[in-house]
Amino acid sequence: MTDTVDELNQVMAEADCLVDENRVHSAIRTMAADITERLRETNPLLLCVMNGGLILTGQLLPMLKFPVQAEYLHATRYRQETTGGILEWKLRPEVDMNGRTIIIVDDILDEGTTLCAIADYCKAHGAAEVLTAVLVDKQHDRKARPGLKADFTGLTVEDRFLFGFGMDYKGYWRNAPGIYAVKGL
Ligand SMILES: O=P(O)(O)OC[C@H]1O[C@H](OP(=O)(O)OP(=O)(O)O)[C@H](O)[C@@H]1O
Ligand SMILES: Nc1nc2[nH]cnc2c(=O)[nH]1
Repeated sequence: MTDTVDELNQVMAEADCLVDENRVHSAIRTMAADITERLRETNPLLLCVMNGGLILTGQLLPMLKFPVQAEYLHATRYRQETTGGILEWKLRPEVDMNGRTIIIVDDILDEGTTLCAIADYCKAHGAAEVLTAVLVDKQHDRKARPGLKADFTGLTVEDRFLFGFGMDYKGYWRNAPGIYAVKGL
């Protein structure tokens, strides 16, 4: 256990801070204003993608100036790794989506496999409209569909392995108060 904590402290000490806390908060405020303008009349259902979407959802929700129904789901494909595999649904949303406007909230759109699968699930369960919101869009040409973008994006970040603000390193450091890149990754 001490070894684990030492390694995790070392990872943070050596990491590059790509976006500091102030810039992250400012990006979330802008997202909240954009989402409010777009969705305030639609009675949307917000779906937080656990675990990574937890922090963004928690910060975004109090900034949305209209009634929001918030639920969650859990889908994962990276587990403790730095590359993604098959998407595993750990908890599917049970809420009725029929005819609803859905906004899916997650920490990162990397290849986009996760968000596409969740959006497809919502459409297959009767959602009238599915929108997506992510704190970070990672810049590279490996997207699940060419040109794939979220409807609301906080920040665009270089192609490194990231942690902080919901994103984990081996299950830890989701609490890091900024967007960090692991040394060498
Ligand atoms: O765009 P993609 O390449 O599909 O990757 C993005 C997904 O990866 C992370 O989840 P992860 O699988 O690590 O699960 P977690 O949220 O529980 O950490 C992140 O929270 C996104 O949901
Ligand atoms: N923690 C973390 N999870 C991810 N899921 C997809 N890309 C990333 C990333 O860069 N960091």
